[in-house]
Amino acid sequence: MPHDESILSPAAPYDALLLASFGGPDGPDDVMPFLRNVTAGKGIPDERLAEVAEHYHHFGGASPINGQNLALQRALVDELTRRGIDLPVLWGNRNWTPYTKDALAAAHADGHRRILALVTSAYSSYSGCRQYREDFWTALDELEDELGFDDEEPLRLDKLRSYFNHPGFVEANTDAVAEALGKVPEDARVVFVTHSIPDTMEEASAVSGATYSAQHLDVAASVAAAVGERLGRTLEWDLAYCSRSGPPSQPWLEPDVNDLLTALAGQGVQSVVLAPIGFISDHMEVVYDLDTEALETADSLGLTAVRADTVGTREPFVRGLVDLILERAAAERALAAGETPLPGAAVGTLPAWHGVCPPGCCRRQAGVDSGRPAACAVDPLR
Ligand SMILES: CC1=C(CCC(=O)O)c2cc3nc(cc4[nH]c(cc5[nH]c(cc1n2)c(C)c5CCC(=O)O)c(CCC(=O)O)c4C)C(CCC(=O)O)=C3C
Ligand SMILES: [Fe+2]
Repeated sequence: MPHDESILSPAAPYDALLLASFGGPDGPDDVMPFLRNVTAGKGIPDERLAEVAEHYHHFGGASPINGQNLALQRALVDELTRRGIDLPVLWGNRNWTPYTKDALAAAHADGHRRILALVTSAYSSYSGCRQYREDFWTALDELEDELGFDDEEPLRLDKLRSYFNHPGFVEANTDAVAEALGKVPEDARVVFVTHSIPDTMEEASAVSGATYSAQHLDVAASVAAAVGERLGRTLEWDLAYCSRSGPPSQPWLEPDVNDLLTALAGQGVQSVVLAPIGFISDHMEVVYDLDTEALETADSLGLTAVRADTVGTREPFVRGLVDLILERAAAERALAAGETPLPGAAVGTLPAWHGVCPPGCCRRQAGVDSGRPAACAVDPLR
């Protein structure tokens, strides 16, 4: 009998996974070139850039994000191996080496043709969805020119759905918040934190179903309910934002975490847990904007504050990611067979997110074409 791998692998039709991330500097000399990559054409004021460069230099000029992605890559390989799934895991970034395009070129050279991308942003917005997909498109387009893809078997890239409401992500955050609450007095308030985005980007994220902030509120409610059940009490919580950039004239999502801490202290709150549900690892936004700035703010207000872990390589998170890979693979096989895929796993009030982006999904600004096609979409031009 002929050996047919597509029947044997639960990850089929995929033959490789691409861990797609933001990237960060590896040393002081990388900081400014990295920041120029990130902010090209974004209208970020020079003063803000200089300030952010200082955050990196405060930590020796290297971002922790690259080491964290390597750890996640290893954890994914371990979990796949444990389950007997043969799926190589590649790693590529948008803004620093190793770049996505180089990872895809290496995958192509190794004979991979159907790649599934796992983006290190859990939520859906321009920053966490379309911006990655635009860069995927550019990388694939350049590679096609350079390598001349075989028309019979072009390199095809799909993107795993936004996984903010996947049970594994919620469970890992629940564990982390419950652990952090064990370190502070019983009446501590939970402040969930995520990256701020411009109001215009928030509005544009609505096209995908629920806005970026609504996605976070749903996760926060799920986590607070699960932790409350575990500890046998009702939690009081808020959602706050960090890492605002852009000109002061441009409105971004609020309240800023520092302002919220000030307000809470004014209301007599004495202790808080900062729960960074918007980030999957302890990268610069977490170690600087939360551990350095926000914890200092709390200290100056006399608040007892503890920062909960990000999901990192926690077992429920990594297990959930592998479940998601298999869910998507099964859905692709069903579609190819003319069948209807099973609905994806999700907790909270929102449905499982789409795996293929609908027209208009996650634009920087609603109704405004960025002028760049985006991969992993129903229509790359919309
Ligand atoms: C929603 C969101 C996430 C969370 C989802 C996710 O995790 O992906 C995120 C993650 C990250 N953001 C990061 C770094 C930066 N983000 C910047 C700028 C911006 N981020 C934005 C949004 C987001 N960003 C936006 C709307 C801008 C303004 C420019 C624009 O409109 O696009 C700038 C420019 C300087 C500044 O203005 O701060 C830097 C240096 C790093 C790497 C950290 C490290 O090195 O450890 C990570 C993981
Ligand atoms: Fe999208």
